[in-house]
Amino acid sequence: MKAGIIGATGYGGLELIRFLHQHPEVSSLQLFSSSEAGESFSAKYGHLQGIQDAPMEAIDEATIASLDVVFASTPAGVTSKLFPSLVDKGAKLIDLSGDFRLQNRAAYEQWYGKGAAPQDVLQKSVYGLTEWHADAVKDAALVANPGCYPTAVLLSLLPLIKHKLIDPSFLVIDAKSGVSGAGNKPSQGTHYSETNENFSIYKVNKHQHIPEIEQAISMFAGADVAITFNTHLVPMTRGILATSYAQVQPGVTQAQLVACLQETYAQHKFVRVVTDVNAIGTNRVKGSNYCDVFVQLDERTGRATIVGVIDNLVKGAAGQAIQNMNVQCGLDESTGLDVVPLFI
Ligand SMILES: NC(=O)C1=CN([C@@H]2O[C@H](COP(=O)(O)OP(=O)(O)OC[C@H]3O[C@@H](n4cnc5c(N)ncnc54)[C@H](OP(=O)(O)O)[C@@H]3O)[C@@H](O)[C@H]2O)C=CC1
Ligand SMILES: CC(=O)N[C@@H](CCC(=O)OP(=O)(O)O)C(=O)O
Repeated sequence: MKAGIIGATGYGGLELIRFLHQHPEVSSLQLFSSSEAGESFSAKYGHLQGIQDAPMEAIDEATIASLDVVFASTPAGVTSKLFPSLVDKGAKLIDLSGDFRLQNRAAYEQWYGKGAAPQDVLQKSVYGLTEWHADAVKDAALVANPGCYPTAVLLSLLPLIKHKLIDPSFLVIDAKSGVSGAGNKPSQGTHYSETNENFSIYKVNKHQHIPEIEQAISMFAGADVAITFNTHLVPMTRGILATSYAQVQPGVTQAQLVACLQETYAQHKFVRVVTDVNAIGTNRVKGSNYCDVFVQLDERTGRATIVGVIDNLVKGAAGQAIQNMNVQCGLDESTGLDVVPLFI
């Protein structure tokens, strides 16, 4: 397969390159850049010397359409303009940005503060939380890859909501991310001297992933759900740990909660149900496409603590995007993604 990446110079792009290079079905990889066309990729990123030396190319519709699969790892607002004329032109499209995740255009405009994608193209896009939407992804011309936080949150919560073990109407979600989640563009908020030895909360009650998580949960809850969701910056490079608090339905036991997660993910190798709290942490998934999930009922309060852990750049971005590509192309979903977590 001939693959291409738009936005390859960013962090998501770098992770796509890392995995696509060792993907057995990808025969060629073209990199497109809006700012550095003509420059050798390895001249910019020396760790890819001898691996990805070819010059980057300008973003050109005809070239992109001639490929089999194209990933866009660009900031919000780019693919809503770039993709509409490319859908159904040949290449399968996978967007890592938020542009095609929300079916409600007004919600996108409110939370992202940008113009939404055209309605007809939005309707053709499929939300690619792979473990939950593989049937739709396999026929999709355009996949909206989920956000990093929603991936960790939804993979841990959806089974318990679907099977009515927790009350979806009062969910409190407390999430923490490493700094690579903010991309490679330097900013005051991600400056070393301001993130090192610091732990901070940001975008309080205004995070753009709130409507994305609500959209997915509402589908399974059968009613519109409003969540409390907040995000924190941790002084580390990779990883997301999302902790949710939910009231369990009367009579629900710890054994039922664990069994629900285990049964849901029995056939899904990338979601691992962890039962030992000491075995849950960002270093257990670092560099890999795994999402580890954990649940513990507090019998005193009747509330469950539910945890999801991912590497934001892999299961939260490039890894899940390639998992979606595999499904779209009729391959085993784990093709090219079987890597062992880094741990240390
Ligand atoms: N970082 C993460 O953990 C995650 C990120 N995401 C989302 O994935 C997308 C990429 O994220 P990330 O790689 O971190 O971001 P980066 O900021 O690291 O990289 C984005 C890349 O997009 C390209 N770009 C910038 N502006 C434009 C433009 N106007 N037109 C075309 N290309 C442009 C740039 O490459 P060039 O100048 O070469 O064109 C840039 O390197 C974002 O939408 C992000 O929100 C989703 C999940 C997790
Ligand atoms: C640490 C950090 O800043 N993380 C980013 C994650 C953004 C992201 O994944 O972007 P989408 O909007 O495309 O989903 C944030 O919280 O906005």
